[in-house]
Amino acid sequence: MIPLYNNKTIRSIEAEAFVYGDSFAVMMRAGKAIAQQAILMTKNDNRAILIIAGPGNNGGDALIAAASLRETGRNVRAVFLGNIACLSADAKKALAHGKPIFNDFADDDYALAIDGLFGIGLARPLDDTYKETVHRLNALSCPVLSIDIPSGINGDTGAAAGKAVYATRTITFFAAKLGLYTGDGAQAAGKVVVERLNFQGNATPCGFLLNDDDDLNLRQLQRHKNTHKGNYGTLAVIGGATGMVGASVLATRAAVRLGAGKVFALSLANPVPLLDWSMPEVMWCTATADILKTLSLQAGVIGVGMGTDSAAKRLLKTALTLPLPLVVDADALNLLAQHLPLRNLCTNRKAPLILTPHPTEAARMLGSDTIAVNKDRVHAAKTLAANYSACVILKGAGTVIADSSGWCICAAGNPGLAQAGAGDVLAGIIGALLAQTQNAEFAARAGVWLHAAAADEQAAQSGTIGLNLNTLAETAARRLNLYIENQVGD
Ligand SMILES: NC(=O)C1=CN([C@@H]2O[C@H](COP(=O)(O)OP(=O)(O)OC[C@H]3O[C@@H](n4cnc5c(N)ncnc54)[C@H](O)[C@@H]3O)[C@@H](O)[C@H]2O)[C@@H](O)CC1
Ligand SMILES: [K+]
Repeated sequence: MIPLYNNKTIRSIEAEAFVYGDSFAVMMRAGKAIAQQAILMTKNDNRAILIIAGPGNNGGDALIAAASLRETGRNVRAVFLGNIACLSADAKKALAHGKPIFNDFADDDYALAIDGLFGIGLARPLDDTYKETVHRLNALSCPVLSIDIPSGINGDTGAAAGKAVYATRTITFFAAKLGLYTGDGAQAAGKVVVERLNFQGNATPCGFLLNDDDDLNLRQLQRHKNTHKGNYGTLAVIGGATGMVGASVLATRAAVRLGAGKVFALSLANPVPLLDWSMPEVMWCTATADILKTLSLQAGVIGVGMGTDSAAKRLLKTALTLPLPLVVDADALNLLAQHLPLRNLCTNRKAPLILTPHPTEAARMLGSDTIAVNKDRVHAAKTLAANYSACVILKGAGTVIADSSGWCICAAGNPGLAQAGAGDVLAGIIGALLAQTQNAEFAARAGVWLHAAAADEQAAQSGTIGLNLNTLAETAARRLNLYIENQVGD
């Protein structure tokens, strides 16, 4: 896992670094590292490199990079957009290094554009002039290298301040900033390169980035010879009302693929489908509170295609009352948002509880709106985790997973998952992992990771548009099996 930092902790690392050396020397190192990255990105392309420097030290880094690139013989167009009188001492020195400097640029044919408008000092939404610059940068046909963080992205939240640069790559200093990995920032940053500038600070990270199979204890899912289906948990997927049976089909199939020992589909449809011919091992029956109480279950998924009528509400109440590890998704989350007594059942229960809202469901549960949730996704997930005493998965670009022990962001995933049904597959995958382990933190993190990494594998083969949800869980299972095989060896 990669430790993530907010602006405050990055500032404390910066302050520590300045104790060991003067701040302009650090800026020089940053500028040289940017120049090296620019050379890597442009290779033998000898067209000019456009460098846009803003009014703070982010701009100072950019101007040092301009000087460095000129030293290597590169043709550079350096543009400063700000008030010289307000520059820091370091940025003023950088300005002297970066000459010749212009105050505008042509929308030309560049090898690369370097974005040094704003870094972590962004303090307010961009005004019209800076917005226009960002718009022109984004319209260029060349790749864009952002310095520290794409201009316009809030380092603490990943939210864009009205408009933001969309970079091909971001070179970020000292440590990984959380705003590069979630919300608008996840898209705007492109590929992130962390440049430590020869300094390892002591600051405590505020969260973590899941970016590797090794970040999860997947090996615990390894199967042993002398076992049977009872060792892998019985899962009930509760939902699938008339017209929305497909949600239960997707979730139950995913749960079988990810190794749940037995899977029931408890459906509110009338009539209940007899069978899923493509996955006949799933047992379909009418969803009633009695059946839910009678089945000997290790985990439940509730809400997929469930609707919010009184029968659905009764089932949710029963499920929350049982000592059953539970994944609460979709309509069940809308019911939680509407009914305080159901929410109280969440906070009073002892069994593991995972909530999987997308931003609009999260907004309903928080009594706010989707824009407010996306303005600070980590905060929204942490607040919900505290309000519901649950492990909360806030879906979207850079899915956030929060519980009482902390939070992490999933680095994998792509917009191919932005389609109806992707959440049902995720709920099924997590349900299967919960049935096998009864560990909410593991099931949430591993489920989100495997689902997103499988989507990336599929997108690498056939692109993001029309990502095939029918094979997503199969891809996730193959990845899991390969990982375990490689870990275990011969
Ligand atoms: N000083 C150094 O040696 C180092 C500086 N670094 C760089 O310094 C950056 C942080 O520098 P700063 O604190 O100067 O911050 P920024 O460079 O992000 O800019 C802050 C300046 O912009 C102004 N500003 C903020 N929001 C604005 C808006 N919406 N419209 C117009 N003006 C706005 C502020 O008043 C301030 O003058 C980092 O992101 C990083 O790039 C790092 O590279 C580490 C080394
Ligand atoms: K920037």
